[in-house]
Amino acid sequence: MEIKKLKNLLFVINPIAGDIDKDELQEEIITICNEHNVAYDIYRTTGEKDKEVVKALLAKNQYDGVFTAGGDGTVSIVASLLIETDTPLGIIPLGSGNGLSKDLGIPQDTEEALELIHQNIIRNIDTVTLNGHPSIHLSDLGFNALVVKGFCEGGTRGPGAYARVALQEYLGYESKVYRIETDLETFEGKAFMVTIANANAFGSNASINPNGVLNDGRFEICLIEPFPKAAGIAILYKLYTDSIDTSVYTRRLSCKTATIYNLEHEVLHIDGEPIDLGEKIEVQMHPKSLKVILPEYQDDAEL
Ligand SMILES: Nc1ncnc2c1ncn2[C@@H]1O[C@H](COP(=O)(O)OP(=O)(O)OP(=O)(O)O)[C@@H](O)[C@H]1O
Repeated sequence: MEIKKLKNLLFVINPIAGDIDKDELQEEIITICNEHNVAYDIYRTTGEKDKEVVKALLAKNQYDGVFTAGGDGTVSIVASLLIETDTPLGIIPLGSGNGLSKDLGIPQDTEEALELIHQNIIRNIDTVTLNGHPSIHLSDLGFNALVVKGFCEGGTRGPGAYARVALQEYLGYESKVYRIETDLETFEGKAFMVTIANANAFGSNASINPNGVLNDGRFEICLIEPFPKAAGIAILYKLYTDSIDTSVYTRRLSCKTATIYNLEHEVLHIDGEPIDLGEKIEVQMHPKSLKVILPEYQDDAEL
């Protein structure tokens, strides 16, 4: 744990995230920074080349921290630029899903999250890479990845749109074959979905890896194995009640490295962004490689 007054901050605001107007938020950020003598820059994302713009701002300025105000997509862009640097990531959760912020115990209430600007602690969390591409939260292959892809390609946002795509895909979905070699064991067989989990729960609150710890130097590969369609409701219930590990259709491989052979070229997403990494996916743990800004009460909580 580190306590350091943050004196110069960058705020990356996604104006459309969560369909919430951000003008008032921007005013509040300015007021708080002025009250606490914090210098600041504000970048409002455009949806085009945001990563390049933030990267250039980071190269030009010596920030003590970067806060995102948006959803998981905005967090993922900024976090990927801060891995293995001394600059911590802060999150003001304002997306339609705010998965990482919930797993980190960051307040979901905006006013409380804004207090992190002047009252905070800094801790390190693990990240993983898939063929060199960083994943901070959850990545997966299979059913959920197909839904994420359909959701990203559709024009509408929000949990309703996600549920519609999931329902459309569910009845016709066939499990795919994977071979997974970890530093400890090997799995080969069919799976409905394969989640590479550094964290616990998706932004929707579905907890795929309830016992995952964000700073234990390990990640989990969480498999949902083929199940009769009628068992779907029970699995969904377990996902939303932190009890998926009790399902007979789940398997968990805890590891530090893994090679996943995506033998049927199933769709993949990394932290919500669909990506094609080919048949062989090398997953590597990077212990404590990202600094995060947390509420003071999270100083020794299990993350
Ligand atoms: N000004 C903008 N106009 C249109 N799209 C934008 C703009 N800024 C960012 N985006 C897009 O917003 C998406 C990221 O949104 P983000 O994840 O932060 O919020 P969300 O979708 O509401 O929440 P979540 O991902 O948690 O569901 C990216 O696809 C990005 O390209």
